[in-house]
Amino acid sequence: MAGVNGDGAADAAERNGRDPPAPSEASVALDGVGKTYPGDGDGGSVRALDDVSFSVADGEFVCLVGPSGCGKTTLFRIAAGLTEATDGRVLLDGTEVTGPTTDMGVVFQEYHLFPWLTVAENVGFGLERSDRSPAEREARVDEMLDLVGLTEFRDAYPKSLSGGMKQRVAIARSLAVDPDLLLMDEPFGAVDAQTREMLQRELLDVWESTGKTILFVTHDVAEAVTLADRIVVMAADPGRVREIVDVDIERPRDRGDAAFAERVGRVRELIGAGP
Ligand SMILES: Nc1ncnc2c1ncn2[C@@H]1O[C@H](COP(=O)(O)OP(=O)(O)OP(=O)(O)O)[C@@H](O)[C@H]1O
Repeated sequence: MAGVNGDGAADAAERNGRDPPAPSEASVALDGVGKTYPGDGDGGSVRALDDVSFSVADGEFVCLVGPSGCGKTTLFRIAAGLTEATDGRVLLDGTEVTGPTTDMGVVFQEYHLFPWLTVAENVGFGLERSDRSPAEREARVDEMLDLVGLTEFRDAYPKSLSGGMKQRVAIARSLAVDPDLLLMDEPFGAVDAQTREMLQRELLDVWESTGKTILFVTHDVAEAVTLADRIVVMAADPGRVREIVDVDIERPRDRGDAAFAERVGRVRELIGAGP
């Protein structure tokens, strides 16, 4: 797995005031991941991913972008333990991922909230199976609601919330069990542009205050440049890593800044470069 923990991870750790991680300390590492979907009987199997290797260091924020069909969703599902890789492996804190685990919080574009549960009950759902006492669970739910600014909606039902608020509930729920890693697949894809920018700022606040490791899939290049320490740019046919772009711009980032525009241009160029 040599080289999968490139200099970008070390730079990110330095910016976060930590010592650069050794590769074995990477929070999540994809090591030669490949995926072939079998054909439908008439042959024509699909090589969705080929030899994908990169890692996300402890506390690092990495975005994954690429053209449609390059295997982002497949890679996300493999990292989350929801789909089996054909080749290679995923390591979480050095342990191979063989299925879904509470060590990872997973947030999808669709909020997947339980409509019959209140906001507080949705946030506390994953804690039901933990060994915390009821009082500890309630304190944790309150802490998470405070973190995402939804304290006054604790007794509301999802149907009365806006899309942005629903996604905040989903984020609070995924963080409640205190996972090492947050995996997010187009989490802000279903909200309007203004809400999206607000959620991006809020997510950065949450990331900075919790120190979580985040792997975030997006179609939106400006979103990736706003959020990430590094951007993994994928290519299609077969899905593979084209290049990893360092976003060494201080936060909060200004979209009008020349350095911001330069990174956006660079990533767009890589995405549009064809097979
Ligand atoms: N269950 C499946 N069976 C067969 N082929 C699949 C399956 N899921 C995905 N594929 C194929 O694998 C490739 C990668 O798909 P995937 O959805 O992972 O890409 P993506 O980058 O997330 O796409 P998009 O950005 O359009 O959502 C595509 O060619 C797709 O048709």
